[in-house]
Amino acid sequence: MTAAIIDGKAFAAGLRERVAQRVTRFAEQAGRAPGLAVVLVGDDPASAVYVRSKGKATKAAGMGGIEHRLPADVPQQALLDLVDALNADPAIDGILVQLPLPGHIDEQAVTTRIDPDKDVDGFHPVNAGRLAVGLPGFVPCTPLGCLMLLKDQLGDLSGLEAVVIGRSNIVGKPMAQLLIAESCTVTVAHSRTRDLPSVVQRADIVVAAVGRPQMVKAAWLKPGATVIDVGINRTPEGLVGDVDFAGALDVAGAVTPVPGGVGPMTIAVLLRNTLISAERRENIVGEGAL
Ligand SMILES: NC(=O)C1=CN([C@@H]2O[C@H](COP(=O)(O)OP(=O)(O)OC[C@H]3O[C@@H](n4cnc5c(N)ncnc54)[C@H](OP(=O)(O)O)[C@@H]3O)[C@@H](O)[C@H]2O)C=CC1
Ligand SMILES: Nc1nc(=O)c2c([nH]1)NC[C@@H]1CN(c3ccc(C(=O)N[C@@H](CCC(=O)O)C(=O)O)cc3)C=[N+]21
Repeated sequence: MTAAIIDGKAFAAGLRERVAQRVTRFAEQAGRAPGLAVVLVGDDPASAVYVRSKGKATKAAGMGGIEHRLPADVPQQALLDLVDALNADPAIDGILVQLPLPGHIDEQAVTTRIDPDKDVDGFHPVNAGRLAVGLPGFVPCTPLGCLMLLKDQLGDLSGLEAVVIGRSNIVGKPMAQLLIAESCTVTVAHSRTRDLPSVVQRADIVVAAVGRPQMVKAAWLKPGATVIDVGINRTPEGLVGDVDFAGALDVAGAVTPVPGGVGPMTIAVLLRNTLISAERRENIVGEGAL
């Protein structure tokens, strides 16, 4: 079998286009563009790359992007003060503080300081709670992007066996919540899971969000499974995911590549969340599907 390659880059481009159209309508009605503030602490090169591509995509979608760069040794209080100022700024609809933060800063304290209604990352406990109980709120961009690709590929997901590998607050846990809401039978695996290969074997849907290059082997997969690779691993051979992509092509039904799979979706969903935040804050009913 040769698996379909899920083109996340193309899907993301379409989503960004739909967002841009609604941004135009928003700006006409509100008299301003949606505004996204991105805060980068320190000079981690990978983070700088993401922040730059977020900035480019924000402007291409017709939104206002404001970037705040703080030195790696910035006191936590100064970062909290900046978040307070952004919370109070009416021109800002979305706030993203790039993670990870330097070790002396408490990430929970920072994400909890962001106004939940500007929390376009969906990391605030209020938004995690809303997702868990099925209330509207912001859903983390990466898992929501994964779900969009899955639904585009498979249609109705109800009754499917889904295995999420990884239980982080930003990917694994919200991914599991979204799949539960789609009526999948969900298993969450992690570093203490016994016999991961046999857990993965039963999955119709595998989402790998671990951060270990090519750890998911083709032999673990159920033939025909849909495989979503969230991993971003920089190796001497280049950027690779958490899945043995070449091997998976022979067994899976469909698989996302790295790069060009989930990564571009994360940025497109960030723009979508920012637009929705702006529409909510201005009481504007968006027209046109996203
Ligand atoms: N494409 C994109 O847009 C994004 C990509 N990423 C990438 O996704 C990956 C995961 O990110 P994130 O969730 O933040 O990572 P974390 O490091 O926060 O979480 C990793 C998870 O993997 C689990 N794990 C570690 N080793 C194993 C193992 N041997 N077997 C099974 N599970 C294991 C951990 O288990 P335990 O809890 O027991 O420690 C943990 O739950 C990274 O490569 C990251 O770069 C992240 C965000 C966005
Ligand atoms: N507050 C916060 N929100 C985040 O959403 C967030 C974060 N912090 N910290 C880091 C992770 C990681 N992340 C990615 C975004 C885009 C790509 C992406 O576009 N990847 C391209 C490749 C780009 C490259 O070459 O590195 C691709 O997969 O095709 C990857 C990873 C967002 N994250």
